[in-house]
Amino acid sequence: MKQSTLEHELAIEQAHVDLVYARLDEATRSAQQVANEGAKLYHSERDSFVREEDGTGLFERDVFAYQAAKRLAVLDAEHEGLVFGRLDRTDGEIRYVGRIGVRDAEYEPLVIDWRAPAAEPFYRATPANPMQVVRRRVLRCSGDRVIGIEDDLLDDGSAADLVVVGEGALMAALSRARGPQMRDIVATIQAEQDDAIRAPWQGFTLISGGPGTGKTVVALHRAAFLLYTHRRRFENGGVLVVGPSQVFMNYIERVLPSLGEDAVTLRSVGTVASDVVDLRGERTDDATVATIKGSLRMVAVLKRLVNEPWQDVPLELFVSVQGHVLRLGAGELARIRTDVLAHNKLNAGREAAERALLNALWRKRPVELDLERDDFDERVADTAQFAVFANAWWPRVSAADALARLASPTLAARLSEHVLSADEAEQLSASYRNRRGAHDWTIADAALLDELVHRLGPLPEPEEREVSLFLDDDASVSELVTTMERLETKREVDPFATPHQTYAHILVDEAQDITPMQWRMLRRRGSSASWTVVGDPAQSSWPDPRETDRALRELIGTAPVRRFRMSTNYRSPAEVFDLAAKVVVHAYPDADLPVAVRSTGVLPELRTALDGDLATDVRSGVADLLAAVEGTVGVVAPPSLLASVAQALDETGEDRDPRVLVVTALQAKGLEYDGVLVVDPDAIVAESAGGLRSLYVALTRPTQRLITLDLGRDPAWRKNLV
Ligand SMILES: Nc1ncnc2c1ncn2[C@@H]1O[C@H](COP(=O)(O)OP(=O)(O)OP(=O)(O)O)[C@@H](O)[C@H]1O
Repeated sequence: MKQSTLEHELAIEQAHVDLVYARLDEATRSAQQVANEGAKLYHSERDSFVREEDGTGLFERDVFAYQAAKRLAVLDAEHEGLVFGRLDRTDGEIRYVGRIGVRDAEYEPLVIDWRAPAAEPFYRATPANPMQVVRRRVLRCSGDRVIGIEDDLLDDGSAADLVVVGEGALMAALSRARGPQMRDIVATIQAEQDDAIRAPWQGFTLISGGPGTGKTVVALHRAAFLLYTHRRRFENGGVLVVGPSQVFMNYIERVLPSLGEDAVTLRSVGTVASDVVDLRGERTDDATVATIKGSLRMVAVLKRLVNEPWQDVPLELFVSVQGHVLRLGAGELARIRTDVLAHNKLNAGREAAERALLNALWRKRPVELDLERDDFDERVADTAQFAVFANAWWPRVSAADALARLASPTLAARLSEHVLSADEAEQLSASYRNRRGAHDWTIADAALLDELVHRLGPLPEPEEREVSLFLDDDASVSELVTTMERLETKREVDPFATPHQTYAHILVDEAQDITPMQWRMLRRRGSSASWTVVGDPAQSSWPDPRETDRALRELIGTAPVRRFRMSTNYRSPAEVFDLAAKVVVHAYPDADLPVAVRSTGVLPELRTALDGDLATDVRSGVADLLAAVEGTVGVVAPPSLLASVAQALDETGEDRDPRVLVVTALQAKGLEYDGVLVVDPDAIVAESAGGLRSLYVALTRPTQRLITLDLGRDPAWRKNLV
């Protein structure tokens, strides 16, 4: 390829890109003018029909371009090129494809939005089915500068004098070094991915496929597609994207803004419930406890916890009315409690509980008591005995306070009877005793807290929570607020209102790791949502992938389901993936193994730290990877070695290279690094509930190079390689 030909082609494309940016500038200016002069146009000359027409005309002509200009502001902040594709068609028409659509002043398209039907051939045309496309050209832009061109010729017969430049956009994109954040793939979406992206919005869209097949990136492009095609539905109703961890959310957070979309809520699964509970950390439980907390068996335990009377609950109620003492005993109180809870959530049931107590006391009044029902209620409710009793017997309870009660080993054992084993109950309880503060919840706790909010009902607004029995803090002035007054001033509570934020579409990534309890939490946020669910059971960290599969099937119920399978691994070179695949088929013979699209000719290196000097071997492994790749290096270690591996890299006296990250296999979920060092694979297997499947996750993270580092002479995982 002569340099001058490339330069010539770049100049042609630059001229078009310049035209697009000039049009957007112009639209922004005239839109500002409309805003500035709007008052004059529409108000001062209200009676002038002609002026009003002028104003409307000006606005309508530019509104399309103005909207595009507004979205360009988001793209500018992301430094992404607006135009990235060109189609030359058999009929001579040229179409440019971009992140957003732009029309000129005559409504002629200068760029078509990649999500519009007219852009479909850009992704779907193949030499076998060229869809009237002769040449597909991918433009690499940096902001408004065209810096590269990659062409595919789809229809040789009609190519005539079209120039073809570059080696193919996909391979060029895949060989580029990875940065700390995921990039969009809008210029190189492949046909099978495009099918899933453009699938109808209704029901459940299930996207499966092995590691590196683009499931995450496809799902994110689908969110952008849904917002484009049904903007009113999804922008108003909200789109929620759920991923496994905060690190993962940070990794993917740029993709949607780079597609011009910023109206999507991104949440890690540990913070989905932050709309109803105060969640500040993202601690993980050890594998056994996480398994207990994620299991559906916890529903029964939490149900019992909600019905369990609060500590020191009074066993009897005595009230005196006109010198008569009325009493309700433990049995009667328990019956009332069960009855009220059958129709009310605890936190919303206080009023009903007090009424039920009054009813029961009324039935017990002596015949000689000379009071009408209303007077009776008022007198009883006004007694300090009744008010103090009601507060102690039916307190409003926060989900956090309720869950923290499981720290008591005896209570945990009693509430788990016939549901968890004695050992499981003790491990569960210990996890709450070992918390480091009131807000120290784990990712698995978030779903349990959410379940409790659902069962207890939300607490009243904070100012109500602080209503004290006494108006004055000074105990010597015991001015009572009567129960009746309290009930009268109580805010109307809609018993059916849901405290959860709900969404019109929920997109769940790494769905194979969503525990049954977490599915329940997600479902509360999408009672009438459509769903995109993305996952790979072979990468599950859950001991029994079938249990979470069952939970998903229950969620789907009878809703329509569409399935898409991604078959090509775009991340790892064939040499790396072959090794990882051998490991996983031992643990999971049904694993869906994709075909790696690239090969580097470099085999993974299997090293052994023979003298037990972990630190030196970790440092040299990382140094070798840093020298071999341009982008990031991930060190994947078992949880028990994480701190010592990080220390080994930090104690060299020099600052750690910012390209290097140290993570567990769980934290590496969904992420990728150019070079990966997997430390002590056997321990990764032993310390995760997913076993070999977790090692498979670690081994499938590299985009270029893989080194493994065993600590013993006879590593068990390598037996799977023969
Ligand atoms: N059509 C494409 N063009 C360019 N890059 C692509 C394409 N499809 C996928 N990729 C790249 O392949 C890599 C893997 O994609 P992604 O993380 O979405 O895969 P995944 O299936 O979610 O993987 P995992 O199951 O391991 O989480 C990413 O770097 C992504 O940008």
